[in-house]
Amino acid sequence: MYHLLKGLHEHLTRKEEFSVIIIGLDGAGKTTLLEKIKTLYNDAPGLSPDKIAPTVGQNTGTITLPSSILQFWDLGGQRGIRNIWPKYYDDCHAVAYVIDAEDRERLGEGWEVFDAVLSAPQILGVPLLLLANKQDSPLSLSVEEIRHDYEDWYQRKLESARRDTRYGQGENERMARKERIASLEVMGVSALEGTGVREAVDWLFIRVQNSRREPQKGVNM
Ligand SMILES: Nc1nc2c(ncn2[C@@H]2O[C@H](COP(=O)(O)OP(=O)(O)OP(=O)(O)O)[C@@H](O)[C@H]2O)c(=O)[nH]1
Ligand SMILES: [Mg+2]
Repeated sequence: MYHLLKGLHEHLTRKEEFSVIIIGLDGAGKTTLLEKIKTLYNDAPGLSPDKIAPTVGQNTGTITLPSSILQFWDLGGQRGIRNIWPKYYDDCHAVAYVIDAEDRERLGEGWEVFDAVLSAPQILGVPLLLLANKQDSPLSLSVEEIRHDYEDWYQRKLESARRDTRYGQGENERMARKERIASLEVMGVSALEGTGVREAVDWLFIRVQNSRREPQKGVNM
């Protein structure tokens, strides 16, 4: 009887673990976001923004929610280290792509990189959240403006692709990408001040539960 009850208790209190990768250009604010998430959800606060240096490699952080554990992987965004991102694609349950909504000069570069993420085959079925960071700055583009900027960028890319026959996309790939863009969730956040961060974590939490990918393992808490 004891073992039966213990087994039932373990089953009922089992928490599933999900991995979320945080990617985007260098300086977008990924580490600041990760540390803010830790501060908001954990007893021990994360690093303060003045202690954060550019990431060479990865940082991780774990938060425990009522029914799940989310493990975040903040991956360095400098050009030379972006090629590590795909190594995390097979095992992640959601992707948060952070864009610096204040840095208009680098939006094009940000979209170029985002576009490669959006069409990476390993994560086509994985929830993808676009975070327009630095909303505390009066210079930042709003969520709507960010969405339009990406759509404009994408249209321009399609037009130049039509002219350049070397660049071609199969019909399936084009449809998959179209669907992904249509269903793309864009949220505004300020990693510095924490605005919108809980909403973003809630979205990720809900979407990983419904994701087609299996959780990593059960952990009894
Ligand atoms: N105003 C404002 N500044 C921010 C915000 N988030 C990050 N920053 C600043 O942007 C700069 C870069 O932040 P990081 O968190 O180091 O950026 P990162 O994306 O981790 O960069 P890499 O590690 O190089 O990939 C720092 O000066 C941050 O203080 C924000 O929400 N608002
Ligand atoms: Mg960083």
